Amino acid sequence: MVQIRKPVAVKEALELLMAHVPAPRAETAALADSYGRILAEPVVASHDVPPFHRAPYDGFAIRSEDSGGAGEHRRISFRVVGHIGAGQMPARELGEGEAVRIMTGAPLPPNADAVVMLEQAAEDGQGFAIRKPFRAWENVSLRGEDARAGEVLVEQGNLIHPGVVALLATFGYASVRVARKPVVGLMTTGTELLRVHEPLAPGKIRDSNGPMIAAQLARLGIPSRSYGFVRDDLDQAFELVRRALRETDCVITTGGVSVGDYDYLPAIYERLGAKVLFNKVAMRPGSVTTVAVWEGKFLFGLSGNPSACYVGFEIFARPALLRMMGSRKPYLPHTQAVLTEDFTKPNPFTRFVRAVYRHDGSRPTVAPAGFNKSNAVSSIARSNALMVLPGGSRGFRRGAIVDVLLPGTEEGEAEWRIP
Ligand SMILES: Nc1nc2c(c(=O)[nH]1)N[C@H]1C(S)=C(S)[C@@H](COP(=O)(O)OP(=O)(O)OC[C@H]3O[C@@H](n4cnc5c(N)ncnc54)[C@H](O)[C@@H]3O)O[C@H]1N2
Ligand code: MOO
Ligand SMILES: [Mg+2]
Repeated sequence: MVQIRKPVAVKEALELLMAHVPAPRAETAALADSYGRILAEPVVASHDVPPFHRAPYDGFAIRSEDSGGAGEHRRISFRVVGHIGAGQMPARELGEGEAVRIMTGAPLPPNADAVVMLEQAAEDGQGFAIRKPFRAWENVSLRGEDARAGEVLVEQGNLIHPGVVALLATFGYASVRVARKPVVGLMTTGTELLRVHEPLAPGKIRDSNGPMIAAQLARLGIPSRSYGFVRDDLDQAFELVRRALRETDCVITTGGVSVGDYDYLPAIYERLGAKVLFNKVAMRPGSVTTVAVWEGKFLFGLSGNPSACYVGFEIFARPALLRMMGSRKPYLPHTQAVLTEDFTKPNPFTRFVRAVYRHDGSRPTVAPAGFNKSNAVSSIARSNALMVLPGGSRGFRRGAIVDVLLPGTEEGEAEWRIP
């Protein structure tokens, strides 16, 4: 008799999983290699930004007090006594009625407090005249207006995206402490599997899960170490899993986790003495997703069915791996959208439907991405989102507001959509 597994709710399974995540480890990365990594230290302003009062326009630096009373019919003239380009320092303070020609980014003379844009100055041989008064600090980029020395600008645990790279460079971080990336061992199981270059043969299919998971890992910036695939043979599969566990920080397998005669992963966990956190989740697809822990390392037993495998990775492996790197935001980006089709078949389990999310008109919408069974591979390719339908006895009607998860943000639009 097959053992009946008790399903745990997705949230409960996630809590159990996240409670077992090992502490992150840090290493140093050169700034040029830091893009896409997770910060293991906060970015702290080592000086004010800008570090000095500077001109935000090409023009003339003046003392605002000298401009009082200027008007269309009462022009005030200034003598130009110097010239400062970006990177140069002002030679001296300004006297009454004096100005220096100044370029964008150049430091203001010590007692200057306003900048007249070139377009606002009526130039003559000696200098220029203005037609309006300037307030103190008008057209000045103030020291520290962007960031103050000592300020924590980005907390550790955040992703280093191009904006963070700019900030690191601003403060002279030639290198930065980042989370060490876990080494993830990847193997697929199944006697039916063929390599990608092999011709189709009776009863066989090509391994799509291996390359797919490697790509899902790559989307998180995590390289994978492929152990290829093994036939459904307990001893062989056990040896390979054990070797992978010794050589990596975490092992992902696909297939062989259900209750079939050739589903050997449960026996492998037992032989290893691994602690199984859960082996049935109240979700569809991916209900067979199993997570075990061996000597502090995770074993993700993802389903062999491609859609279930994909969803199991995104819902469980993704947040665990990101948290292993100290990420503050390990869960999938979440939003809500209007369902544009009826989805009437009720299901007791939470469904993660591969879906197309759009934000065309006034409201974001979502619709299933076609053939949506757990063995589907085509709908994964068509989807850019996972639509979440809570379990229960009811179906969902067109017009309902549903939760949407967005696994990838790198995908662009097919055309420029702005008039
Ligand atoms: N009696 C029961 N049968 C099944 C149950 C159950 O609860 N009771 N669960 C079903 C569900 S749900 C799923 S999902 C699958 C999970 O199966 P396994 O994880 O054990 O995976 P396999 O049996 O090895 O393969 C399932 C399916 O996926 C194909 N596959 C496997 N590996 C790959 C790969 N690398 N690339 C592409 N496709 C792959 C494989 O050929 C099978 O068709 O079990 C149900 N059964
Ligand atoms: O694990 Mo299965 O995918 O629920 O269909
Ligand atoms: Mg099976």
